Amino acid sequence: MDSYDVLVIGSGPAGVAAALRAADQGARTALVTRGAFGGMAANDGPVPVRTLAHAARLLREARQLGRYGIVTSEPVVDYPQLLDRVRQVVDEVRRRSAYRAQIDAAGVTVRDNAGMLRFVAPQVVESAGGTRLTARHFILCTGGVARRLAVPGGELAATHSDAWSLTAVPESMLVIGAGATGAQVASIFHAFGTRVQLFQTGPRILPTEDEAVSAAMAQAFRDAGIVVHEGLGAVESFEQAAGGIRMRYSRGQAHESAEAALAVLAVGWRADTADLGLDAAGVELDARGFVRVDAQLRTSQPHIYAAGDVTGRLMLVPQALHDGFVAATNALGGSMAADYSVSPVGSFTDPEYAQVGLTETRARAKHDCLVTVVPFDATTRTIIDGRTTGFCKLIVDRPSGQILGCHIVGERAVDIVQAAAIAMAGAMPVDRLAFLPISFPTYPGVLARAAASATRELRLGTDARSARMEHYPP
Ligand SMILES: Cc1cc2nc3c(=O)[nH]c(=O)nc-3n(C[C@H](O)[C@H](O)[C@H](O)COP(=O)(O)OP(=O)(O)OC[C@H]3O[C@@H](n4cnc5c(N)ncnc54)[C@H](O)[C@@H]3O)c2cc1C
Ligand SMILES: NC(=O)c1ccc[n+]([C@@H]2O[C@H](COP(=O)([O-])OP(=O)(O)OC[C@H]3O[C@@H](n4cnc5c(N)ncnc54)[C@H](O)[C@@H]3O)[C@@H](O)[C@H]2O)c1
Repeated sequence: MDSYDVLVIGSGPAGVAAALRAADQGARTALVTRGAFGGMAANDGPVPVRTLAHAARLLREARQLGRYGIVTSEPVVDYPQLLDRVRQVVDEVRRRSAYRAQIDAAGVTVRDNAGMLRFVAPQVVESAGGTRLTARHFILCTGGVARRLAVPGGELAATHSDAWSLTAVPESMLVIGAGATGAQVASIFHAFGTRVQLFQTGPRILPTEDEAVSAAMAQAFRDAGIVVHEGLGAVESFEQAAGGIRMRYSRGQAHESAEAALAVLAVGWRADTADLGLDAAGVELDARGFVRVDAQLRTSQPHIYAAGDVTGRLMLVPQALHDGFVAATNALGGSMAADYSVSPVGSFTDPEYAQVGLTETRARAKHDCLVTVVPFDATTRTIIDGRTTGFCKLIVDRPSGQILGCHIVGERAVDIVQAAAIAMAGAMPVDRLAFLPISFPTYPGVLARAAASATRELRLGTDARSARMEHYPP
């Protein structure tokens, strides 16, 4: 039986960061994963979905050509060819940028495509083929899987992963769940020409975003032709229909139905622990079924740590990388706490949306704050590019001038919000941000403009300078 200091299970971002950190500390480390190196992040989630989103972006850029005097015919999506490109990208990311070279150079033993690993004792795991491995410390980085709905016919509904086996763009689609995944699937396939209906329980799509972001995104989707159903009651069933699939659902007291070629579930993410043998390991789950960890990412078993989506905290790649680093540091005697205090979040829809920090509602509940909103039709670059839909909302603590939150809808929102996140992480007061000479004309100009407005209103810095910044922003 092979024996290691640290055995990392799962090779998504959490697993690769954990393995690299463990090996960097001199530990004899193995990284064992069920499928391909890179995990869901590289093979099924952000990388391939972002590639589809890039194709959607190219289409919307192409549709602007006539406006700029460039004459072409209407672009058409060749879906099989697009999937070829997705596969190329996934392959290249796996080879070049998913830390593979560093992992190998650090001397980590990598076993990919090893099948499901499961604990047979607290210090022993067994692969599907019967190979047993033992280690002093384990780090669980097994991620999650799409939640399904336990309703009659629920198995007829697809998930985002089924996009990779489609042979053509579906004529019509029901997307159930309007969080980050559902909004992205709806936006991408709408751009490809699918007639999309998007269904969300509760009053608004993107319920974890600022309310103004949810409202603006719902409006933009509707303006584009996506049918947005908010206030869905419960999905009752799915059944086969002549044109594909029929979903029956409730809304208030009413029972309604909708049909499309395909129904895609995007109703959340659950931990992938079912076959991991956590009982044999003595590892406890929390009430939601995720692995319970403390601030240092230690599970209920002192020699087993967990990192990334399997812990059910912030389910994003940068946080998974951070978790992996923290878990491996602590497994080998460190005492770092996982820190998500500044965590930008965003998604590659049309238009994009992004956030960092507190929403306006949460900020107002605790702070005396100033909120400035700059519309995208009031800055130079957005006008040049014909991308005037959206806004940048900046929330500032009045007494200290500290930035509490930033919420953006519009072109390049995800990129712009990174600048706000860096300012927040560096505790940069809003007037310092306003006085940074951000290049002209760029998309972050909208953030600079919001910062200048807030600075002027709070009478921070010199009036003359802040007024200049507001009137002549990038
Ligand atoms: C459609 C979609 C789009 C997304 N887009 C973004 C985005 O744009 N930006 C962003 O930051 N985040 C995005 N996310 C979230 C992001 O993908 C996850 O937060 C991230 O992948 C979590 O990394 P992880 O290492 O915890 O797990 P994963 O990436 O899920 O990797 C887990 C690995 O463990 C393996 N495994 C599981 N069980 C076992 C076992 N028993 N034995 C051996 N191996 C096992 C799995 O096969 C897999 O390789 C997206 C998610 C989805 C679903
Ligand atoms: N940054 C990105 O681009 C990106 C993209 C995809 C996923 N992710 C991350 O992955 C994780 C999972 O995202 P997700 O969107 O899959 O899940 P989620 O839990 O964030 O969203 C699921 C949505 O479905 C709704 N819902 C739940 N049950 C429903 C039902 N029966 N009918 C209709 N609506 C229902 C929920 O209210 C919620 O809005 C999140 O942490 C997310 O941040 C990020």
